[in-house]
Amino acid sequence: MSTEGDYDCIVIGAGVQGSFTAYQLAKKKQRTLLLEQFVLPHTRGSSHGQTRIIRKAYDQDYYTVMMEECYRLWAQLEEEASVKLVRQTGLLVMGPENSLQYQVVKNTLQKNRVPMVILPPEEFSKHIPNVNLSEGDGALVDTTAGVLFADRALRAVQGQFLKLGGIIKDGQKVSDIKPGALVTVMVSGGVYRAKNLVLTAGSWTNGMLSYIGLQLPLKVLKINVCYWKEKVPGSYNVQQRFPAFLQVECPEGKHHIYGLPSNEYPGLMKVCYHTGSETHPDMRDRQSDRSDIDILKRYLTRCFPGLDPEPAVVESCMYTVTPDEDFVLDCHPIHNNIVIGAGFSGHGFKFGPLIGKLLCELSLGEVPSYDLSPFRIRRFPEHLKPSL
Ligand SMILES: Cc1cc2nc3c(=O)[nH]c(=O)nc-3n(C[C@H](O)[C@H](O)[C@H](O)COP(=O)(O)OP(=O)(O)OC[C@H]3O[C@@H](n4cnc5c(N)ncnc54)[C@H](O)[C@@H]3O)c2cc1C
Ligand SMILES: O=C(O)[C@@H]1CCCCN1
Repeated sequence: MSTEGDYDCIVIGAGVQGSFTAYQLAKKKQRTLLLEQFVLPHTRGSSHGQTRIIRKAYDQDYYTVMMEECYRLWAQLEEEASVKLVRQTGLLVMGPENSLQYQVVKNTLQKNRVPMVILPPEEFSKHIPNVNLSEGDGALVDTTAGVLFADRALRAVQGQFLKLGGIIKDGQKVSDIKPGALVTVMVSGGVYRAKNLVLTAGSWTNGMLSYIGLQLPLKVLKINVCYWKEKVPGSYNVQQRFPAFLQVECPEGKHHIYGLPSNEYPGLMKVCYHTGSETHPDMRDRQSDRSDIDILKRYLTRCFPGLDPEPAVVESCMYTVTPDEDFVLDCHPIHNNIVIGAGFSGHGFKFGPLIGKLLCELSLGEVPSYDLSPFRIRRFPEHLKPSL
């Protein structure tokens, strides 16, 4: 077994969160190694695919407030890497006017003075053709929102990290971690040591945490990423300025339904259900539950009459979900040179640049730029005691 040189920091997992963390560390002159189990780029985790939603429309103020800086950081990366990563399309939010869900999003936007437009039902179809607003639903558009070009963003941030002198080793699966003043990380055929470790292993987080005496209440869900054919090509197209959308409540299912304008596959619009069935991350393709697709078919038949209600393409992705759907951004409760970023619960991509900054701050022992109390590990006390 060879022993390779020491680093200031090792980051495990080159998804969006690990890649931005490594980039921030390299910016702060830390000698940083980014380790990834699969050969890059890959489609086995949570960060692949061409698009994600970026938005300020959130239930909680703290996410809306954090997004302010995220937009700036995305623009900064666009400039540094000379690449377009964000396309402003707006996000149409629909839900029963009197429901808590809809009202909370509306209030958060208003309170935080986020530019938005409320669409009264009688004017809805003038602004949003080809969509049937449900009886009793309210509709608003978060005009700051849009589409993030996800694969391109990952390539850009990894490229900038390499330019700063960072090292990426892909195809290297971490098989053990030994905590200490120097953390030791084992991969097949090698050992790496560093003063600090950041763990951003996505759906594999609990597997990694088992090496260091910790388990978090994380559920791994397989998401069926469905693309639906436009009956008239272009009717829900990004070029026609069709927005992304979020249906916060509807009779077809308990969870949100969301969509992005057709873009990556010409003539196909991405519409998904915000939950899926549990899986082990290595067994994703054996999970074959498609009950979410039935919910989507019924919803689209009713509300998106311009789409063929049979998915033309179904891809897979994974969510790693905490019980409250808030992230985990914290130091290990005993080994404080190990930082954990996990549980992004299907909404973490847009925060990537800021998550990177915050995990870097935690790793360097700096005071984090935001109040991280919603993201602490000790909000799950029952999970801390037995495993430590
Ligand atoms: C269908 C879908 C739609 C989504 N939509 C949105 C959206 O619209 N907007 C939004 O903001 N977010 C969205 N998200 C969420 C967002 O994509 C995720 O929160 C984010 O990608 C999580 O990134 P990550 O880096 O934590 O995980 P990952 O991308 O999975 O990265 C973790 C990495 O760690 C590696 N790893 C694990 N174990 C090891 C090991 N032993 N050794 C070495 N490497 C290892 C993995 O291979 C992987 O590459 C969506 C997610 C999905 C699945
Ligand atoms: O993070 C987002 O913006 C979307 C919203 C709907 C569910 C999936 N994630």
